Order: sequence, then structure tokens, then C-alpha cells
Amino acid sequence: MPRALLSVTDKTGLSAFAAGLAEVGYELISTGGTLKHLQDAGLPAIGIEQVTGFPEMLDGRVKTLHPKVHGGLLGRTDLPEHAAAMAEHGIEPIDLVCVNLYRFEETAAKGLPEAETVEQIDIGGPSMLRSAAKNYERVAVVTSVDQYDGVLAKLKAGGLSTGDRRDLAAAAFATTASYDAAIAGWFADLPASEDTSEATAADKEPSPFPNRFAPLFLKRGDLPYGENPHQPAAFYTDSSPGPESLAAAEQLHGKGLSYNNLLDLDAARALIREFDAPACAVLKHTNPCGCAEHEDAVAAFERAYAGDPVSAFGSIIAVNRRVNRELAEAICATAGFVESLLAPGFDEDALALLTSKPVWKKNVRLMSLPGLLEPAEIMTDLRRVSGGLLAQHRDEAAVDPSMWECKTERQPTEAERADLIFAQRVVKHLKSNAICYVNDRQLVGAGAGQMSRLDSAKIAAEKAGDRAQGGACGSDAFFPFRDGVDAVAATGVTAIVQPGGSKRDDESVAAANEHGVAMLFTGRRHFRH
Ligand SMILES: NC(=O)c1ncn([C@@H]2O[C@H](COP(=O)(O)O)[C@@H](O)[C@H]2O)c1NC=O
Repeated sequence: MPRALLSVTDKTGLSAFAAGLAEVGYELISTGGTLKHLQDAGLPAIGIEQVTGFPEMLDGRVKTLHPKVHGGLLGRTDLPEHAAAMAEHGIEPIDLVCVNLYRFEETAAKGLPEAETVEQIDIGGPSMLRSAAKNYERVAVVTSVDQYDGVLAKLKAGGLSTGDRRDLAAAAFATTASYDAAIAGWFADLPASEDTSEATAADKEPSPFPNRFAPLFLKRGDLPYGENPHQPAAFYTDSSPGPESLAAAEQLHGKGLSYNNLLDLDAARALIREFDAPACAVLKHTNPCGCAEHEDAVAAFERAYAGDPVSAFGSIIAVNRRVNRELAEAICATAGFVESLLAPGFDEDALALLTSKPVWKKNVRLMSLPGLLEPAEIMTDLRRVSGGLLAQHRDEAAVDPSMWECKTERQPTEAERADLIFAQRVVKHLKSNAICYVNDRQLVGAGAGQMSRLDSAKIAAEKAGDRAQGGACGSDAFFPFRDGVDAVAATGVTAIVQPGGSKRDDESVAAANEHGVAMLFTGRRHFRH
């Protein structure tokens, strides 16, 4: 009779799974709380003590850590020496293990006392997972409630294949790796022993970054290639991505996503999240070439696309409202070839229309992200440098005009203020050095990724033409010389927002006063490299 050992903290779906195992002929073995749960459900399970000959002891620290368990999991019954050793020591094979672990991460997140958190480090569970997973040729290892139905279905249909058990083993090792990474991260965040004196601890700001860093990402899949066709690439996701994250987006239509699509979609997602009113952003190479905010979602799209329709060819478009038939009609009528369209959702008729657009039929990737506008936890951006890794909090702080100071004689009008806020939200998402011109909450010119701010101002001016007249300018960092302010004012914009902080700020302010331009300092730089 095959034997299954069940030991789970999360008892969701357990009785049905165990009943299914019993039905296909498994003998059920179980630990304390799990056993009680099964017996209460009227299932014929036996306690682990009957297998080990030992009571569960040391406050549950030792329950399953026994050769009768680990020999039963690790023993290779196909090897005569193993079979003989098992027989000699009365070790019977265990064929299936179902374990989910103590809730360490949840406990650690609560910031409970150290001793209490340490008790939530599961030792026996991961040990069984590892033993079973190593012996996947014979043993099946079940680590998550999500797997119950699939495993049962296969057992009922004749059994698990070696490939199935290998997949389960891979999931088990990913589970223990992520569990251990969480434990290592928690330890790394504890105050260093030399810093525990009250004086030192009070003086020092704790770092938000751990001393040792072992992040775990799960492979979503290989990508056709990376930024260029000769670069192999893959997409990895967090083990539980947030509902607002790119990883949570569902592709409803179109070709597979490329590496560059994912990068651009991530940039589009970040920009569109800046706006509360209906808005649309059109991006190329992670930079917005069009963006607009308007009370009417169709107008927002049309004004965004009109910002730079030439650059919009092959773009990524993001909107922060569900795409309905009317918006889909406007998009179909206006947009040419587009790589991808990201929205919080698509109405059925809108989807039908978009997917029938001749140039979009096969190719355009329609991405639905219902949680697009939901709040996000602070995200750590990771970037490899040769021999290491740079970590920083993503620049996700909301633009906050209450922190701004007007430095010029002229104060901005209400309309200019609305444009300045819009300009600041957009310029955050342009590669540095970045300058943008905005008119009536429409991006009319962007200069990005230049080595000189003056060049960015000129490029943006060329894009804007006379549309900058009476509009506003956003700059991601201070103007080091007054020439930048002179160049911006020459376009006809009447208000500028920039962080300030240059030692020649007074010259820039004097230049703005000379041109009759209102200039506000935000006190916050938004470099993007
Ligand atoms: N100490 C052990 O030998 C041990 N064996 C299994 N566990 C864990 O005990 C939990 C189940 O406990 P119970 O069946 O008593 O509710 C599972 O999450 C399992 O991973 C153990 N607990 C901690 O290490």
C-alpha cells in the first residue's frame, strides 16, 4: 500500500485532497494538527509517532526529523543495498509528501519579537520537502494547495509520471529556496551585534537594504531574445507579484511579448499611474513621446497621440481607463502600427473591434491589468553592474505641488499650475537630461537622454514648434546655467518647474524674471538613467 505523509500549516483543501489519496489507495500518515484535522473529517490517518516510535517533542521542533521518515523518503527501493538497509532498520517507503510550511514571512512582516519569529522557522517541513524532492524518481512532493487538484486528477487517471514528479520537485526546491531567502533576509535586517548599544542604535538610520541579499524570482519564460537578437533573454517574476504590477497583466491578444515590449510596458505602466483623471501615454524606447490628461478618455488618447504622431509609430500606448467601444473606435481611427496597448481592461465590443483592425489583427499585444491603478508597495529597483548589483527604491513618490516654491516675481496662473503639475509628472519618466513642454495638459515636446540640458531643451522645442506658446516646461534636474532658461523662454512657454539646487539658481531666476516667466522649485530631482 503506498504511503502519503501529510503535514501542513495551511489546512485549506486538505480533507478533500487526503480523501482523494485514500480513495486511490494511499495510507495516510500525519503530524499533530494535521492529523486532528483529518480525523475530525473522518479520514483514516495514523499519527507520525506510530511511524517514528517517538513522540513529537521540544515544542514541535522535532516531529518528523527521524530516519523512519527521511529514510522512507530518500531510500531508493530500486537499489538492493538501499532496500536491504531499509528492511534491516524497519524503514518503510513513503511515496508522497504533502507539506506547507510555518508562516515565517507573515510573522516576520508583523515585526514580532525575535524569539517568537525564530519559532516560526520551519525545519522539519523543508527537510521533508528536500528529501522527497531529491528522490523524485520515486517520491511525489506536493507543496501548495494549488497543486492538489492536478495531482489527484493524475493519480486517479493512472499515476504521476517521472516528469510530473520532477516538476513537483522543482517547485519544492523553489519553495524552500524562497523560504530560506526570507529567513536570511530577516536575519540580515536584525541590528548588527556591535550596534546594539542604545547610543549607537539611536544615532544610526537603519538601512532599508539587507546586508546579504538573495532575491528569488521565478522564471515566467524564455523570451525570443533580449534588447537585440543576439542577446538571449528571459522574464522572471516575483513569487507573488502585486495586482498592480506588470507581471499581473494578462495578454488578451497578439504576438508574444518581447524583452523590449516588457521594458516599455513597465515604463508606460509607471507613467500612466501618475494620473487620476483619464490619461493616455504613448511611449517609445521607454520615453513618452505623447501624453495627455483630459476629462474625456477619448480626448486624452487623441491629444496624446497627436503630441508626436511620427514618433508614435511602433509605440506602446497606455490608458488609465477601461477601453470601451468609443475609445477603441478612436484608437482604430487614429493609431497606426502599435506594439502594445495597456489598459485596466477592455469591453468585449472594444476588444472585437481592436482585434479586427487590419494592421493589429495578429500582432498588437493587448494587455489587461485590472489592478493598474492600485497602490503599490515600495519597489526596489535592481540593476547589474559588472561584479555587482545596484539597489535603490524606485522613484515612485507622487508629485507633490504643496512642496513647491515660486521663486519668480510672477506667480503661475491656475492654468499654468495645472500644466506645471502635468509637466513634472511626465518629465519624471523621461531619460535624463530631460525637458518637456506641455500645453493644456498635453505633452507637445520632449527632449530626453541628452548629455546637455540645453540640447534637450532645443530638441523639445523643435518637437513642440509654436504649440509651446503659452504653455509650461518641466525639467528633471536644475538648470546649471541661465542659458537653459533663456532657451526655454524663447519657445514662448510662460512657466517652468524644476528642482532648483544649482549654485547659479539666482542667475536662472533672474533670467526667468527678465522673460516674465513664472518659475517654481520642487526641491526634488528626478534623474532617470
Ligand atoms: N519539527 C518537525 O519535525 C516538523 N515536521 C513538520 N513540521 C511542520 O509542521 C507543520 C504542521 O504541523 P501540524 O500538523 O501540527 O499542524 C507543517 O507546516 C510542517 O512543515 C515541523 N515543524 C517544524 O520544524
